[in-house]
Amino acid sequence: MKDQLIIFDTTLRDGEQSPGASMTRDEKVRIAKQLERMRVDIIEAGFPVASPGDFEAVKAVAEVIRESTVCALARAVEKDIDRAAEAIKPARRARIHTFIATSPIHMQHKLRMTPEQVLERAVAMVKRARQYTDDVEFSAEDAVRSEVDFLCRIFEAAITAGARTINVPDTVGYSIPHAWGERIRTLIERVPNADRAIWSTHCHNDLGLAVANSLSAVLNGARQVECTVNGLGERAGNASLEEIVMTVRTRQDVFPCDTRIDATQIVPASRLVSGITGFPVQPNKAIVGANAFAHESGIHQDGVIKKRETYEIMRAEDVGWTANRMVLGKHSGRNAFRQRLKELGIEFRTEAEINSAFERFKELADKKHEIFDEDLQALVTEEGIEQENEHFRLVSLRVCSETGTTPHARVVLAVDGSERLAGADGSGPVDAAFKAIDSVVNGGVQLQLYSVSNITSGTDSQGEVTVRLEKGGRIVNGHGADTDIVIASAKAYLNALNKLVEPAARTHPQAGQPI
Ligand SMILES: CC(=O)SCCNC(=O)CCNC(=O)[C@H](O)C(C)(C)COP(=O)(O)OP(=O)(O)OC[C@H]1O[C@@H](n2cnc3c(N)ncnc32)[C@H](O)[C@@H]1OP(=O)(O)O
Ligand SMILES: CC(C)C(=O)C(=O)O
Ligand SMILES: [Mg+2]
Repeated sequence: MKDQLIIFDTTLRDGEQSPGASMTRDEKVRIAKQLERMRVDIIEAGFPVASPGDFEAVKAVAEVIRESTVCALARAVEKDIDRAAEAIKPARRARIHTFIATSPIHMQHKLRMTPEQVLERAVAMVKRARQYTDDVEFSAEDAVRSEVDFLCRIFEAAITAGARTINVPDTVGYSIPHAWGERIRTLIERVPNADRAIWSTHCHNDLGLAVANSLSAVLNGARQVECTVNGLGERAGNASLEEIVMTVRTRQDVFPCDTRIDATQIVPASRLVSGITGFPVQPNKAIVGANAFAHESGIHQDGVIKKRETYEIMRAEDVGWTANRMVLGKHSGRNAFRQRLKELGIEFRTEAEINSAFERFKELADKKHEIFDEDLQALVTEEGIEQENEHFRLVSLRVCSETGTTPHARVVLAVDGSERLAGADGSGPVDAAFKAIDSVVNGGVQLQLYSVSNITSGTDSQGEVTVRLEKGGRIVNGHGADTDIVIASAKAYLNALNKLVEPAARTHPQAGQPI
């Protein structure tokens, strides 16, 4: 019988640390439900001390998740542990994850603590966390640049103090696979009470090696991997959940363990996270990229027609790509709509929400011949966006753009109930539309990123636009989708502006000041 490899998903915590990826409480709950559907073992829902919004989000996740363990992060600080404990109180299975840095550079320059003080603090905080739950995880931040002797001492002490999981992070993505595997093996061999804990790894992708390093750790004794959907996370991201899960599953000849993950939920999870955060998935991304199972060249197509396995090591449907992707159109009814959403793992709380989404679906079906799953995902994300906050709403937009003339936009916005009209010229239709909106909103924002991608193929496809705005150090992402990309752009811009207006609902600590 093979060991279980525990999947610890930190999309809602480390993933949220990507600039612009902050999520609302409801968005976190939607993602958490999808993670549970995917049978993730542990969901790290957030860092409750970071902000009241994140506390509420972790609590809301703890209230609804029944099968997965819900975990909250805490520094090795009393108030962090107490806040984490309070947030996860409603959970059926609750974990506190406490951490402190152990590398000389972090201890000396960041914490300004001696190694002895760090060790003492770690022990005291693990003990404090154990007063709230039996399930306590301890991480040595920047373990990659820590001295092995010190790591052995602090891990032994943390286990004695009650930590059940010992996490070894490559916080800065510095390691390489053989060295990381060796480090895990050395720690497990040298820590005297190592057998009383599950060994875990948490790798960052600064050199593009997060998955390779995590898998090397697994081959050397780690039985928990910390990862995120689409590899989202601080800087270059974390190890990608889908790549870890599918490598271990596909190479059962090599790995002495397997996960409990329902891999058919991987693509829906990827789409949901991408839709909510606005971080598009690159087409050639393993497992979840649009081209991951596409064959273009003749020799490959010929091979696949004769025997699929000639060029495919996994089956697309096993990771959630659906074979029959076009299911709905303008003649479809409410039941088919509801059924397809259910299959995609999208749930509505009330009949009113379904009705409103159905109305939008019909509007879209009038403009667009075929409605694909991706359109439905975008539609539901938009639905959530509109219900969340609508300080500024697009009433109408008219843009004139002609060869040899300066594009001009005329916009009507509803601002807190009353309509405001403005016009502006721009270097292109999108620029003109944003300038017209700016003249109403007067937000003083900096545009940091503007990206358009087509949701499906074809010229009648919806364009999905992501806009990243910065104001006073705060960064937010806005999303919009429409068959007209200028309208999609205006919607995305307004979505971002609305996020800046209504900070309380955001979970990210930087979400504080009004626009
Ligand atoms: C590797 C990781 O991913 S770690 C997680 C990173 N995530 C985040 O930081 C997001 C959430 N963070 C926040 O909201 C804030 O940083 C808070 C609420 C945690 C702390 O805010 P502030 O009290 O204003 O402190 P600030 O962020 O400026 O500095 C961090 C402080 O925590 C200390 N600290 C950092 N890590 C730890 C730790 N693991 N255990 C104990 N203390 C720590 C630092 O030394 C510093 O202490 P100082 O104020 O005495 O100099
Ligand atoms: C909190 C810890 C585990 C972390 O995110 C890191 O070290 O990267
Ligand atoms: Mg991390």
